[in-house]
Amino acid sequence: MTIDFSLYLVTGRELLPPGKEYLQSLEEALQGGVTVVQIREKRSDTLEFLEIARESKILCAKYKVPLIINDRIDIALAIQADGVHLGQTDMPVHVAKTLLPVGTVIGVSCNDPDHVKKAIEDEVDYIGIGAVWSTTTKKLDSPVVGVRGVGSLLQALDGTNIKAVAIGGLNSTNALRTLHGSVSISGHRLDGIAVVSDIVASSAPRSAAQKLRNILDAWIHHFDVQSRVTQVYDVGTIKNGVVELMRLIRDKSPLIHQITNVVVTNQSANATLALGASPIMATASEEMHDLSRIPGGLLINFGTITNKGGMISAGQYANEAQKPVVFDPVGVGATQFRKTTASELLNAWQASVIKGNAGEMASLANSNEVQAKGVDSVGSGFADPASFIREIAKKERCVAVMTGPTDWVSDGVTVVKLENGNKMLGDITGSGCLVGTCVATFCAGASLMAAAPGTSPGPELAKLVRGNMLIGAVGGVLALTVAAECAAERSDVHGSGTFLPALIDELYNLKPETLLSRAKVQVL
Ligand SMILES: Cc1ncc(COP(=O)(O)OP(=O)(O)O)c(N)n1
Ligand SMILES: Cc1nc(C(=O)O)sc1CCOP(=O)(O)O
Repeated sequence: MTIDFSLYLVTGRELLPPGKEYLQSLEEALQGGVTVVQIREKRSDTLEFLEIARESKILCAKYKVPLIINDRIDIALAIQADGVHLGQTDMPVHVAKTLLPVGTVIGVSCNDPDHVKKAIEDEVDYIGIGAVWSTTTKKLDSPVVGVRGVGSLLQALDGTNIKAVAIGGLNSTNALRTLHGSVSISGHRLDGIAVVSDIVASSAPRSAAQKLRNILDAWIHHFDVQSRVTQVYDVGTIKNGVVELMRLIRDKSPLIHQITNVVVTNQSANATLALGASPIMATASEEMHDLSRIPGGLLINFGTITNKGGMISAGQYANEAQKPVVFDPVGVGATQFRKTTASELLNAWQASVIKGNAGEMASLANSNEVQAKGVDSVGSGFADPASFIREIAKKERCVAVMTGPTDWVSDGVTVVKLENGNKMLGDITGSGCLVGTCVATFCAGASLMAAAPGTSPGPELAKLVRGNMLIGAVGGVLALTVAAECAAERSDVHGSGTFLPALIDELYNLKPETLLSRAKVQVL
């Protein structure tokens, strides 16, 4: 039997809102676009479970939706269910197969690679990967997998016909983030999402299901189209795109919300102003929602981590508003706290761009090839930086920027090599942070450009960010590095103390012609 796993409802009668009758709720959910139903009865005795399963089956049949039974082979047999879902401590799959009619769909719960390996050996039909987010519906025995943990489990399914759904804490706010962020490096995507409370606890289950349905339809269509089309860039397109963004930023002055570290706050705000944009250095959680409604971009630089809650909510609201989120994991390799926080943040929201030096990017990728000392990278860098940056961009599902004597930018397909800059950038504090600010400013420009009247809206429901983040990221790097070259050549610059204000001046006075003539860009 072929099942459409895209919107998988797992029931939970204990979560029904007051006054909502179970079968009424189930029917409304089916009308809202649920494609498969699992009956999960953790508190009922056998007779009650059997009765509920029978009634549910009749309703599901009316909507031609398959029915799966959680845990209980006997109930599945009794009502001739389409399938069973088994946990790691339930009846082993090979035993269940001897009891169930041939063709009965079998799904198992997985939250680590060994579970997936065993599911493949057992030739199951689908796996439920969870818990992806925290949930109050069930007491969890294992830590949450997190969106970024799903991809490697999906990749293990490459070459099989086994389907996969994500479960645990899924709702209409995080569904898109989950679908997008969980795609494996090999391009394996989820087949669907499994949901309990977002539908069952709703007093309007039809519209709760419909909301999820719309997100799924838009995203699956967008993903399938995207995976067939790969945008090819040339140097001219990139340089012209950057210059267009430069002009637009000066014209529209987007708001660049920066949660950044105490060392660089002032110079970051000045660099933003010099580019023609408008900085706001707000950190309180309470103001994140309001700020997300203003067109522009968000920079999260965790050089001094003081308000993790603010960083989490700012990124989540920005994803919702389809605004760029630029993440600068300053010194991420320096402490375990930073590593854990980076992982928490990257699971909480989808970064549009991640920017770091070689040591920081190595740490994010769990690579030992490059070491870090505090916030600085040490050694000669990666043997093959182009492949490294392409892979990390693919893995994190965003644009990746690696700064250093040569800067690298990739969207996971195209790799751009940039060779501007001056060694004096290494003599001032926070030059990397300034790159982050410039990247956020140019990405905000790209976002505004995509929202401009006359530009095609495209499948907007399927996107966590609007605009061309690759060109935005290249623009930010070029603006700062070309300005640094101009500043270093000035006769009034005598050392790092005079270099910094000169750098801000050169950003302020940077002309498109200067950028175009100086930019050393290669597309690999
Ligand atoms: C689709 C899906 N995935 C995972 C589970 C969890 O099942 P299990 O591990 O058996 O835990 P309980 O549901 O029995 O608490 C599921 N039910 N559905
Ligand atoms: C039934 C179940 N299984 C999980 C797992 O991790 O295997 S999480 C979960 C509960 C999911 O409920 P909600 O959508 O309300 O968060």
